[in-house]
Amino acid sequence: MYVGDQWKLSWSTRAALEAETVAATFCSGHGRAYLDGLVAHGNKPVCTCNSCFTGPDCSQFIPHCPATADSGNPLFLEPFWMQHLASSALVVVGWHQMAYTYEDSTYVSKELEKLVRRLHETVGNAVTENRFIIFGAGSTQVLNAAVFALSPENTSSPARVVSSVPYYTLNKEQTEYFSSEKFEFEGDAYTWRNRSDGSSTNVIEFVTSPNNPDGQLKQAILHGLNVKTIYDRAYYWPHFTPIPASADEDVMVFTLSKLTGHAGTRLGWAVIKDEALFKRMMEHMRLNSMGVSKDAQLRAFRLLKTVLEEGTEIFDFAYRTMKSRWERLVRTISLSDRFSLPENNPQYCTFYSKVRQLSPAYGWLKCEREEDKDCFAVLKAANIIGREGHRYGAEDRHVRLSLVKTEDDFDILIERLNELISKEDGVRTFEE
Ligand SMILES: Cc1ncc(COP(=O)(O)O)c(C=O)c1O
Repeated sequence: MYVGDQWKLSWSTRAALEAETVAATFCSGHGRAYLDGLVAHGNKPVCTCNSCFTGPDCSQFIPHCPATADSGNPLFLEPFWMQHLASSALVVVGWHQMAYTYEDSTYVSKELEKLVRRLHETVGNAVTENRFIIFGAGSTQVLNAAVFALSPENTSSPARVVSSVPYYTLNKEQTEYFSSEKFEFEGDAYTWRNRSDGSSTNVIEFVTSPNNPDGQLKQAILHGLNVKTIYDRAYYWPHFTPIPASADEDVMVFTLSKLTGHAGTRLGWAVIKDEALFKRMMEHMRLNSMGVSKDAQLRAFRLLKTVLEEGTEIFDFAYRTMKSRWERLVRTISLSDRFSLPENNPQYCTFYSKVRQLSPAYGWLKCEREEDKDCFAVLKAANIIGREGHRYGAEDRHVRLSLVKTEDDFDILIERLNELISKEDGVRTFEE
């Protein structure tokens, strides 16, 4: 309301006060308070602590606690948003966007769509001109919509869904769960390439590039008239990889989760060339969930606006963080004869105009000793929890270690790895 010629806050005061109280809550740098905590606990902010920390203000370290390097929770970006409180804050009125659809009867916010296009243009990681954009509840829903939409209709022979090993776990899990007359999971794309009936069957290949779990810029294995390819570009941001060129594939899938770190917002999108495919994916969204949360789209809009307003800041922060973590992991593993990491060949990055290495989201660790067939167990005995290789279609000689969690999680991981490696015979040493 106006007081004189000045606008004074009225109804938003309580909401703003609550948001600021929560953000100012001191959790010793090892936790944070959330707004839902404030509401649930009688208006008192409550710290949610990082793993290995406890106490009302998260100041107590829990000795001998395990290093949990399993999940891909991208909390490495939390400090960036803690430094950008004002530009990322959002106050929403109770009657905000109550309808299912937007004014144009679609489930897609045109304003968010414009921002997504601008973002890709700024980063130079994907061509969006004359392309269609669709949103989903995380890229998880978008990937599933793409499989449904690319599968042939009215056929007795389902499309075979493949991906080259090591592949992203959910490609298999999700395809098997939703498996139907339309599609079924077939496993490793390399194996399919050598099949004699390969050229006459409809095939859908997932290409995750950069790949989860090994960070490599993967290429499609299968080509041909009956082959459809879904490029999962979740990690195709300067945080994790050089950007050699603007990707221009028929179906490219992205997510807010690995870009801004807001995995909990559940917002992903696909950039699609073909209008008929776009319409089929839209129909899938209608039948699957009646569209995408408008609250999630609004939140994504505010966050992406901040990203664009701040120039290259988020990319610089994320690249610096991931590069430093990768280098610390490489230094630690280089002291050992028992473990190894994949090669990391430098490439030219058009975003930074320089040659650079991958700064991957995960360490794809290999146990090199003949007897260490179960690498997960080797690490677990040393109080390190990773993810077993078989979950990526690979041997259990491999374990995926997540590098995208909090700085505390990463520090504890390095500490536990150092403890383990220091027990090896004749190990070299260095000071971390
Ligand atoms: C390669 C890849 N694609 C998709 C996803 C799912 O992301 P979202 O949070 O967008 O559903 C992940 C999450 O870890 C991922 O690693």
